[in-house]
Amino acid sequence: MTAFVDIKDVSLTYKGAAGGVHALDGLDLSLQKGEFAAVVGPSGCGKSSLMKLVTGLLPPDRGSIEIDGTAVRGPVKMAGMAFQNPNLLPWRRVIDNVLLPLEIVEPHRSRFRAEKARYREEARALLATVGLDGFGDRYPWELSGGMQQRVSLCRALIHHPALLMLDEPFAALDAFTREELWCVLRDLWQKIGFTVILVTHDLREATFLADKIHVMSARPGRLVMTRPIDFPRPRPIELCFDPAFTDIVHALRAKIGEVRKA
Ligand SMILES: Nc1ncnc2c1ncn2[C@@H]1O[C@H](COP(=O)(O)OP(=O)(O)OP(=O)(O)O)[C@@H](O)[C@H]1O
Repeated sequence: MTAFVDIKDVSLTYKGAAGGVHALDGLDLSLQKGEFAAVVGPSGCGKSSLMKLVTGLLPPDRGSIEIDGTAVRGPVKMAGMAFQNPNLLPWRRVIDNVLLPLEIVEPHRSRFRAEKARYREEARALLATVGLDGFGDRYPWELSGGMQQRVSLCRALIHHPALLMLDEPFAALDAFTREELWCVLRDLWQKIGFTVILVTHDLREATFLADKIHVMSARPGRLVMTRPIDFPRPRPIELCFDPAFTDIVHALRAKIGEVRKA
């Protein structure tokens, strides 16, 4: 089967006055359409750099990245993104934050004015899906951190991206809110069926959500292990207390400890 995301032999060095930083070295990674992949590894191993390459924000020095058979050569329109900081615009209401990509990304951009009512309806429906029914007219600063991150997920998904790129989206949340948001993401993914690359330091998060966990080496980052996660879906949050789940988390932790020292 051909891969939906195909990353082959990718290397990246940041050039700077004080010398280069070799961030990635010969990294290979591929995902099938609809797959949920998590990328974990020691701090500074190049996970965020990988996200920038896949979304076309940076070109690699070597290697190739293809999404749905097309080489990435600039910012990728079919990707939605969310980060640790929800980055909502404080002067825009929640619904207008969610609608932002539609004002920028074609073909929505040219239709936006004429079809605004339909788009607003879609945004309200998406907000309801993540438990924010009735919050569309609030401002971001009226919402908790977890609610803001729900809005950020809606903004990432409003233009129906085939690929969702998440860079530690729940890292700043408390443990309970984080688990709630895992379930929100689980349900959105199951309902809509996009492909996901999730960068995270949280090995429980990766094990709960992903179909496959990719472990990167210390910098310069390359792939050192891929661990398929076969727990049946839909996965209940209680799975996190299952000994088989904990064994996987421990094995991942041991592997990362090993590559940090190598
Ligand atoms: N714009 C940049 N210019 C120079 N060096 C950079 C730049 N961005 C990242 N780096 C360096 O590249 C390496 C990889 O960084 P990156 O942010 O991709 O790692 P990471 O795995 O996401 O880190 P963390 O887990 O701590 O978030 C680090 O050594 C970092 O200092």
